[in-house]
Formats: sequence, C-alpha cells, structure tokens
Amino acid sequence: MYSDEFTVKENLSLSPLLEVLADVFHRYSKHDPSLEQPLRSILPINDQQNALLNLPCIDTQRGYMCVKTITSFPGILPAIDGVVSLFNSNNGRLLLIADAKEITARRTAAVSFLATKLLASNKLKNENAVLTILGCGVQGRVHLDVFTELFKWNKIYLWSRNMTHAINLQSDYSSKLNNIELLENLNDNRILQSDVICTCTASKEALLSLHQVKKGVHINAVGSFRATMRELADDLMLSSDTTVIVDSKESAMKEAGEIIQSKAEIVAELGELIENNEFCDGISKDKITIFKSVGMAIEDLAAAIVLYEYLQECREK
Ligand SMILES: NC(=O)C1=CN([C@@H]2O[C@H](COP(=O)(O)OP(=O)(O)OC[C@H]3O[C@@H](n4cnc5c(N)ncnc54)[C@H](OP(=O)(O)O)[C@@H]3O)[C@@H](O)[C@H]2O)C=CC1
Ligand SMILES: O=C(O)C1=NCCCC1
Repeated sequence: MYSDEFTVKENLSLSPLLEVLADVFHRYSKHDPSLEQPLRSILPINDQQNALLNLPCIDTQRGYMCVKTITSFPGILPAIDGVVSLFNSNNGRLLLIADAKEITARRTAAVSFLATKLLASNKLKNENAVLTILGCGVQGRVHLDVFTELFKWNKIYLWSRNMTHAINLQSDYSSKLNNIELLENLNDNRILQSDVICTCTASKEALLSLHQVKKGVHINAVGSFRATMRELADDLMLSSDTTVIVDSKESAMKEAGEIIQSKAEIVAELGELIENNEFCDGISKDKITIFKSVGMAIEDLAAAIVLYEYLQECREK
C-alpha cells in the first residue's frame, strides 16, 4: 500500500496520533524492551549541510517495525524528501510505504503540541492565550495548522526571515483565522506577550534570548538537529528560570545545537512526563519551559501505525 502526500494529509488524524505518540514516548523513556530505537544515522553529503538520514525502530508490543529514509537539503524545497516504510514485526511483511514529508511535518507538530499540553496545560486553559511561530516554512505552516486545530488562540504572531513567507501564510489562513498578526523583526515587544512560542527555522544563530520572552512562556524549539544549528541563546537555555525537556536525551546530546553549545542541563525526556502529573504540576507558572526536539523514529512509527490502521479499517468497510 502506498500513501502519497495527499493521502497522508487526509487520513492521519491528530487525536489518535497524539494517543499513540504519548504511548511510544512513555515506553521509550521507560526503556521498555519491546520498543527498540537505535540512534539514527545522519550522513552528511559533500558540503556538510545536506544529509541522508535513516531512522529505524521496532515495536514488538504493537507488532510493527518502521524505517524512515529521508534527505535533508535546506534551501531546496521541499527541504525534506523520502519515505516511511511500515512492516509487520511478526512475519516481516511490508505493510505500507508513505510519503515522509507529510508524516514528518504532522508528527513533529503533534509532538510539540503534546509537549505544550504536558508542560503548559495552564496556558491551554487561558482563553486569552497568545501563540507565536518563528519560521514560516513547512514546519511553521504545519505548527499553525495543528496548534489551531487543537486549541483556540486569542492572538497568533508570525515571523519569518523572509517576510513574504509570513505574509503568504497569514493570507492562506485569512478565511479561517482573523487573529493572525505579523512581526517584522524579533525585537518586536509583542513577542513578550506570547504564552507559547514555536521556533521552526534552520537557523545557525540564536533567534531568541532571555529578554525577548516573558516568564512562564513555553517554547517548542523544533529547528536544530546539528551541533552547529541553534535557535535559542545561552542565557535563555541556562537561566535559573528555565526547565529544559527533550524528546531523547541520547539524541539531544548528540544533535541539538542549543544543548551542545550551552551545555544546559536536561531535566527530563518528554516520555518521563507522561503519567507523571506530579512533575508537570510541580513546574511553577513562572518557569520558562523549553521542549527541544530533534525528531525520533518512534514518532514516524506512531504516525505510520495510525495511518495504516485507519486505511485498513476503511478498506474493510
Ligand atoms: N525536530 C524535528 O523533529 C524536526 C525538525 N526539522 C527541522 O526544522 C527546521 C525547519 O524545517 P522545514 O520547515 O521543513 O524547512 P523549510 O525549508 O520549509 O523552512 C525553513 C525555515 O527556516 C527559516 N530559516 C532558514 N535559515 C534561517 C536563518 N538563518 N535564520 C532564520 N530563519 C531561517 C526559513 O525562513 P525563510 O523561509 O523566511 O527564509 C524557513 O522558515 C529545519 O531545520 C529542519 O531540519 C524538520 C523536521 C522535524
Ligand atoms: O526527525 C526527523 O525526521 C528530522 N529531524 C531533523 C531534521 C530532518 C528531519
């Protein structure tokens, strides 16, 4: 079975995806032996900027194995291209090949939302909550999509290095959302109003420092996945007001520029927060929470399972 970009978009529902993501993140952080995920390989190509990535994992509890093979060519659109392959872990049969662009986009934004729910649930109870998205490429767009499908924000601010990209995104949403405003630069004081910020850029220099955000803000830092990339400044990473959570400690220490360069302490993995209300409730409202993701194979596995099982159900009807 092959699912193209359009099929993935139409059939990968967020609600079951969030459930399966929570389960695999929880089991990953518990070192559940039925879930195996080695470190992914990132093979740089010539100039060190482009890369071939391979992300495998096996989930014998659910009976699936998954491998995503993608290229990352920042600057050539789409920057990410490739496929996700899902197999049966009991008999080795290939079950599904799906477009990796759409799976990567949606599962990454869904993970950011899951982190926001766990670390900033108080913000999602506030009807005046403000969302800011930095970077209006594929990830910025899908973060806007997912974050507005799952929550009603009072105000949304968009910024992109190339302002036209932010204008285009605002305009594409104009029939659905009339509360989007543009930020012309990152010194704009309106960033200080943000309750949740998603940084979705391929930047190599910090875009956000401590003085640009308010106490109690939650940040999903999505963009960096190399030691040389970063979106957040050292003072933000190292402040005594900041709690840093990552998707995987092993991956973050190898791939997350902010963590490697600042040497910030990682307080926990996202999976450790699931079913741990004590930890989440214990984070003071004044704490800045940062969820730094680099991306993991189990996220693609979760998306491929949800998609495959839904498509099977449709076939059987
Ligand atoms: N954590 C995870 O799981 C995942 C992380 N990623 C990473 O997220 C980032 C965004 O991916 P994606 O949206 O697919 O890529 P796109 O190529 O679609 O978009 C790139 C974005 O980065 C911005 N950008 C690039 N360079 C700079 C810079 N020096 N300063 C500020 N902004 C910059 C661009 O701004 P503009 O267009 O306005 O110039 C654009 O908004 C990438 O680094 C990607 O590798 C991707 C998938 C999963
Ligand atoms: O997890 C992924 O998939 C990716 N992570 C970093 C950038 C490329 C895609």
